[in-house]
Amino acid sequence: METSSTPSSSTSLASVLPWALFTLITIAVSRFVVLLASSPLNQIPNAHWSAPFSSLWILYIRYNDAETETLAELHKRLGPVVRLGPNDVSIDSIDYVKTVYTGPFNRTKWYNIFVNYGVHCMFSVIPVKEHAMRKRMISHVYSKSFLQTSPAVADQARAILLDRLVPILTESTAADKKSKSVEMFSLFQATTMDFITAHIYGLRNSTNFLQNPSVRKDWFEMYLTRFGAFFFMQELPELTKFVAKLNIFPSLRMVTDATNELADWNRTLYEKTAERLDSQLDSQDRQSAPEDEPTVVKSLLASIEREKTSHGSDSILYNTVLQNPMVSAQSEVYDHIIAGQETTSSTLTYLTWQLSVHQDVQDLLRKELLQLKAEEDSSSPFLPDPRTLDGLPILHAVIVETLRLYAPFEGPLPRQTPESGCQLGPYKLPGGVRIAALAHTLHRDSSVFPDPETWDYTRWIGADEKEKNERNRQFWAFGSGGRMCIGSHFAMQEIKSIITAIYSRFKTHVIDDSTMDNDDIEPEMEQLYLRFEAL
Ligand code: HEM
Repeated sequence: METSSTPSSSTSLASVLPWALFTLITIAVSRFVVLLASSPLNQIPNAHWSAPFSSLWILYIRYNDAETETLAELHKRLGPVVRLGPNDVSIDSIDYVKTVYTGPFNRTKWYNIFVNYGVHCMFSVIPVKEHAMRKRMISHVYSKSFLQTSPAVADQARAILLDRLVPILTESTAADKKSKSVEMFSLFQATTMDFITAHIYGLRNSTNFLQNPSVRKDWFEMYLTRFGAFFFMQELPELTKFVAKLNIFPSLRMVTDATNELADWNRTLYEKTAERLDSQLDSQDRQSAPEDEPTVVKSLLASIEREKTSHGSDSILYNTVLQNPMVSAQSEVYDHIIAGQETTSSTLTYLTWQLSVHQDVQDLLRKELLQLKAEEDSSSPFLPDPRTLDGLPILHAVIVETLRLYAPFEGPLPRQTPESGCQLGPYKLPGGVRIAALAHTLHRDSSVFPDPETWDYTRWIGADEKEKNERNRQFWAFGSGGRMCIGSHFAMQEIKSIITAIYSRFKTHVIDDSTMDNDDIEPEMEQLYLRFEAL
């Protein structure tokens, strides 16, 4: 029997092979071309000539941290829907925002950077029902009515503002420190960290970053270490995981180390709180000062226990939260700390900057605050009730205008079209398309916000009702729909208290704002030096 090829059969194989290869390539290319030509996204204007068949261009833009300004320019030129890649679309229209963010459009794995200790929290979890249940478990302690009436929240604010922040600012005005300026981003980062950790863990077990600048500096350095890796973790997660496993890049090792250290830091705060709650239960000693109440942890653990008792293994949270209550709670509250402090401190920095640049607005705001002080016949240090502060129009307007122009989450917030697809105006999109809107462009729509690059608080109080409603509808600093920010009321109340504590006692003047007009709203860029003058 002949087992080897004869010269004639190998010749024929050699002559057939190139043809087979050619046919295969032709089939693959024509299939690619047919797919390209038949994609429903073809109707949408392309951001770049390569967008229909490659994501390389948009990845390059994202890598260079240039997505926000690039999208702003593209939407101006190409309209409210723009194709960024084969399966990637950007929108800039409040009606389309409504369709996407209040409809059945899930978050994507892009949010996995918010997974802590290897388990999901509300921010990162994808399924809609599971998310809604997690949110219900804690939304009460972040509601406006709860925050405005909670004795714990009120006492924590008094302790942080009157015992820590105001003395630091007063000291900076001392005669021998006349020329001394205060770096505001770092100060606000400390203030907001103290606020959010006090709400979560109670004052006794929370941070005291305001009075410990070196501790906060170390924390912040660790936090910033992670920033450089976000692009890779969000846009190329599988590759990043693989490369991290190889353990050959020192910068990735640093990111992993910083992530672990920050996670340990939070675990320590959590464990101290849990221990205290246990010992209170054991000793039947439920009495503690209101400010030491660990409101969020206590409420979350109680909700988990209730869900366990009422639904047990039938609960949709059984395999996740109920099986791992402690680590789930740690992951959840850690996320609130991260989501809550940088956003709020950035807003406060931009707001005090604008108030220092616009001394006339600062004077008007102060007048509004001092009017309240004059009406109060209290001998205790001035810090009005949050409900009273909530009714002050100028205070509210300056904050909202700052959130409009300097939205901390100004970039795209990605979602995925549902399996059944969706209709956006003239465009029919299939399922599985990445789609996102961004506050930056919505907040610069000149038909709603005339002269949009100008910080002008009067657009929130001077306008007629119709204009005001339109502006409120377009305001997207906290997002919208089921995934809207859970901490929006906390942030607003906190910012109002901090601004009141400052501007009812001091005038502020710019000493150095050279990095502030940088378009990039990122913590490492924001450095603002102000001088405080006591009233
Ligand atoms: C000025 C301050 C703040 C701004 C501008 C802000 C902005 C936002 C935005 C835009 C989202 C929606 C993200 C998306 O749709 O993908 C969000 C979600 C969230 N924020 Fe905030 N935030 C602020 C303060 C806070 C605070 C103080 C907390 C503390 C609890 C917090 C916790 C969260 C959480 C847990 C989510 C996820 C909500 C969910 O998935 O349902 N934020 N925030």
